[in-house]
Amino acid sequence: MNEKTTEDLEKLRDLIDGVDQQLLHLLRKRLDLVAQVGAVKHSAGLPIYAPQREAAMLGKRRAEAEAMNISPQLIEDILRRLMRESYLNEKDVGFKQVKQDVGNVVIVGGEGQLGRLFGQMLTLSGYPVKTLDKDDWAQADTLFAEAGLVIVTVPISITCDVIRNKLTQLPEGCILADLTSIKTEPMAAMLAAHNGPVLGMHPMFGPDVGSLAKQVVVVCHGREQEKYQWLLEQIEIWGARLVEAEPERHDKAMQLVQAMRHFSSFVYGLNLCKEQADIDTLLQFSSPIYRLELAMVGRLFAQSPELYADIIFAQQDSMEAIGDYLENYQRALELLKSGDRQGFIDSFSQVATWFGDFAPQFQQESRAMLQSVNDMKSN
Ligand SMILES: C=C(O[C@@H]1C=C(C(=O)O)C=C[C@H]1O)C(=O)O
Repeated sequence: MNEKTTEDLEKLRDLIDGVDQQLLHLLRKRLDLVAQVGAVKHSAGLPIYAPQREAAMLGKRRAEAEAMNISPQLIEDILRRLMRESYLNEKDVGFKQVKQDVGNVVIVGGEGQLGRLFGQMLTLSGYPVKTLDKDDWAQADTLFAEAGLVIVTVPISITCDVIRNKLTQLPEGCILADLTSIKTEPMAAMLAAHNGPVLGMHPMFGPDVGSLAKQVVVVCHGREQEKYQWLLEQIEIWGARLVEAEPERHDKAMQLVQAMRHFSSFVYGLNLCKEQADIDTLLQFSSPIYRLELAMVGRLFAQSPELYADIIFAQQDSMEAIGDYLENYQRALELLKSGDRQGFIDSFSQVATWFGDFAPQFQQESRAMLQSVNDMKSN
């Protein structure tokens, strides 16, 4: 580089640094304003997450961006990232308490990760939370005597036994709820163990979410909905979306969404391990999509093997879904083995037709994800 180029670059880079610093000041200003909105909403009992306001705001900023010859997607990406920050900061002010005087909330399995997350959210909303973990059963009677809500969140393999053996003497009006990722059996066990209000839930997220905004909680109604309606409203205030389902329909979906999905990730990891693949080399040669896939598989193995064993072994019928998958895999492999290229193309087209409008929609969605995977690279 000659001196002139170096000088020109330096000047421009100084100017860019100045603009970035102005951006920081603007960000500080925005965060402070959002904190004020948070405080106003908190005192009015409104959830921080306001989807209509977001949609309207994004629409306006996109149009303004276009008029300024800025990519609308750029401003949308930036604003969405900022809004995520807004939800995270909401924890600083806490949440409105929907119902006063409910008595103690006892979280059975409160030392587990999901138990801790719910304990934290309920505490931030002003409820007196007590945890009961495996070494605390001696105090169970005292804790339960004062309880207005008992939430069971113990490993799936022992959930029904805990309900059947330990939760039969709850006060009459106490709500019995669970967070198990299967619903049919725990619901039946809760309804049999307790005569009062019963509610089944399945939070469709892991304990590392940071905020519940936009996360889904599946709700299975058990008994006396009017008595636990406040809890559902409370969860909505945390920003989550409730999806009602019959336990059987939920469990059927979980065979595909959870058991089969996690099982095939497990086999993917198992295969890499058996093949003694060198992850550094794979990453060097990886396209963003491969990196994303590897990350999704790899993150499985950063978590508890017991948890995944529980999820995969929870339902007998999952075996069938996984068996069907294997069959389809084998049939597809046959196409390859017999060099049936046309057969492959035909089944590909069949699947594409079946996906319909979802295919281009998913392509669009994943483009943004893949681009951010690429952005995260530092070399
Ligand atoms: C700040 C607000 O709350 C949330 C955060 C928003 C943001 O960061 O711009 C927008 C809408 C809400 O989801 C608001 O309602 O204006």
